[in-house]
Amino acid sequence: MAGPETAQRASGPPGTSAEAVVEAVGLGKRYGDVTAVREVSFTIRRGEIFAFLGPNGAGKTTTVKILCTLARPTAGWASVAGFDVERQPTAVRRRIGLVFQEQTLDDQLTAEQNLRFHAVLYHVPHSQVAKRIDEVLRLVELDERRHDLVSTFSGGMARRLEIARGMLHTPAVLFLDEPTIGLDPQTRTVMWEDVLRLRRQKQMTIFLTTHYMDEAEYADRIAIIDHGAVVATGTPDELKRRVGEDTVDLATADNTGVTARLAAAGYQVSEREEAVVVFTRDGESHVPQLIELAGSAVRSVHVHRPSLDDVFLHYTGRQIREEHPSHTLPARMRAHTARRR
Ligand SMILES: Nc1ncnc2c1ncn2[C@@H]1O[C@H](COP(=O)(O)OP(=O)(O)OP(=O)(O)O)[C@@H](O)[C@H]1O
Repeated sequence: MAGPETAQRASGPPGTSAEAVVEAVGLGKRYGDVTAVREVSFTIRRGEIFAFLGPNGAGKTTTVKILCTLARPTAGWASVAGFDVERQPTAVRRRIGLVFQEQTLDDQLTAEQNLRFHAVLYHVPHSQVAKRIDEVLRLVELDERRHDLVSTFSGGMARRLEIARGMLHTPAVLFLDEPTIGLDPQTRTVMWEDVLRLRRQKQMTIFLTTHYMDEAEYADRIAIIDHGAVVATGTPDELKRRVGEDTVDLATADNTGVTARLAAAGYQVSEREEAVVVFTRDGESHVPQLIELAGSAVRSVHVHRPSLDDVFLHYTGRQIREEHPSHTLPARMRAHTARRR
């Protein structure tokens, strides 16, 4: 039998983006009569931001707890960084960082003292502690507050310090369970800037749970979880493409003529008061051809893709409870999302 520090199973060629850092196969958890997680399977590759998107009670936290060895599965199997979560929990714990919904910092200690305490718990080599603390505090832009008591921090600063702490021992995977719950939109933006910086600079693998659609948009891939089951997995764009067509709105000087020309070319098209609306898959790729067919009269073009709300509705038959509808998302955050796709 493999020793506790011997990876039992690795998949994908090491050192490539295809390397699986987290694997779950038929994972399940029952609490008495309640099935919190039912036969969930997924793979997370190195460097990915992977989001579990689902409403309260869907089974997100339970899945994270199993992967972090804080709860035992009642069915299936999972590995983190190549180690079996049930048989090699100590090896798994050494390789993960965790940020839970509840704050777990000692607010009577300074930021730096909290980090030093964590460094001892996680056996960060003494010679590296100061360097690592400097680095993670810079990553979350709290280096100037390092000597302040955590009790003087805002909720957002404390959450960011928790992320820094989760990173301190250079984990293979950082788990963020509803990381922005209770934070105001501006603070959520700043926290997301931290997370994206982490990914960019450290190629960190991040497992995120959320019930916010706008937050899930940041993920490379999303698994939609409902009543304990994963009902769909894919990139945000893939999921949107699966549920329906894009619409391309063309505002032109001659909507009637353009509608006729596009229909003759085989497009499904509808003339509205202000624009000609074309229904098509992968709308962006059709724009050059649509403009060419329309002639010189095009004034503006807008491509609309189904939203993650549409995706969630499609797969679950209902809407996720939204505390932060995407129209309240700060402009800076929306711009960032747009740039990534
Ligand atoms: N220790 C427990 N004992 C009994 N039932 C539990 C326990 N933990 C979770 N559950 C139940 O399992 C289901 C999934 O809960 P879980 O906390 O994983 O959901 P979630 O998607 O993370 O939602 P939330 O964000 O509200 O925590 C819920 O029905 C919950 O009541």
